[in-house]
Amino acid sequence: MTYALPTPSEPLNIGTRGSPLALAQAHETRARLMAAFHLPEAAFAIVVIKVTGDQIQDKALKDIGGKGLFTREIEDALLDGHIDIAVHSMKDMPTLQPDGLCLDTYLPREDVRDAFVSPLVGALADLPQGAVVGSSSLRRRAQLLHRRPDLQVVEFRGNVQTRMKKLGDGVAVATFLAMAGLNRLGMQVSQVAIDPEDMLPAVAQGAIGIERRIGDARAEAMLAAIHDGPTGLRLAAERAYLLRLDGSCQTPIAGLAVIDGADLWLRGEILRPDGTAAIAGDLRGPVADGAALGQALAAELLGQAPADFFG
Ligand SMILES: NCc1[nH]cc(CCC(=O)O)c1CC(=O)O
Repeated sequence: MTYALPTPSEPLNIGTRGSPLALAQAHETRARLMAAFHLPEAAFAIVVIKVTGDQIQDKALKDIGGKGLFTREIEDALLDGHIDIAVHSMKDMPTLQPDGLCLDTYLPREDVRDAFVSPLVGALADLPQGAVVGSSSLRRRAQLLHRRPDLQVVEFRGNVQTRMKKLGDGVAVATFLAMAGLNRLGMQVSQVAIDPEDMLPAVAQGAIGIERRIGDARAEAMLAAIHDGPTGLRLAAERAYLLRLDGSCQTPIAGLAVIDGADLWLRGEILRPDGTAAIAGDLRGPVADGAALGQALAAELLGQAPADFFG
């Protein structure tokens, strides 16, 4: 298929949310495309799209509709041609895309770990008995309560600055963020990375994915040039695992695949929302069989879960 590279008068329109992290991810995507095709910045336009999820800051995500709230408006803009590609945090993406769209390009993955952030306490293990910590993530909440039932977890939303202010105001002694977000923003907030053995990250944490219209030859060819193969193999396993678990915002699910020589090593954990039970497991298989590995691990964990497990 033939296509013409973008020019200042026919730019490639890059759609993104307006948060500082989303903008950093869109800028990284543009920089990689500029380098791969020796194009000037003016051959790209970064188009900020307002999404419902960003405009509602005072409610828990699970109460206002979950993951789709951050993607629906962006996918509509792709479908109607307002933008040509959309840059996403893969952690926030539903496992299936609408008809006509394709999400198969990944940038090299950042640090996958969660960060423990506290102005007062040095590390997760040092939290005093009964400490109040802030998190709006069902997964982190369930994982924390499973290992430390004494902790009190309070709702914490908003950007990094908002959360740091809440910590300064004494609303909680610690909070949790993705290392990837802090690294991409170049932020230092006394973060300490948590070993995945202690807190297994969310599926796709630290990965940026780029979505496009099926049949757009220009976008397809350009994205192929910046795709990171190893990240794609890892995400294939993690997303197949999530899909088989029917993961939604309501379900505490963790999962992480790493490449180990010729193998993919996939770990998973599912939890009761209140942390009173957790089921964990892991599987190894050839790197190219990620999707089968993901489905198999999900089936294994589901097979151990009682009917009422997800509450
Ligand atoms: N759910 C919000 C979200 N989506 C992606 C990231 C961080 C970056 C990433 O994991 O790629 C975050 C914030 C956080 O968990 O601290």
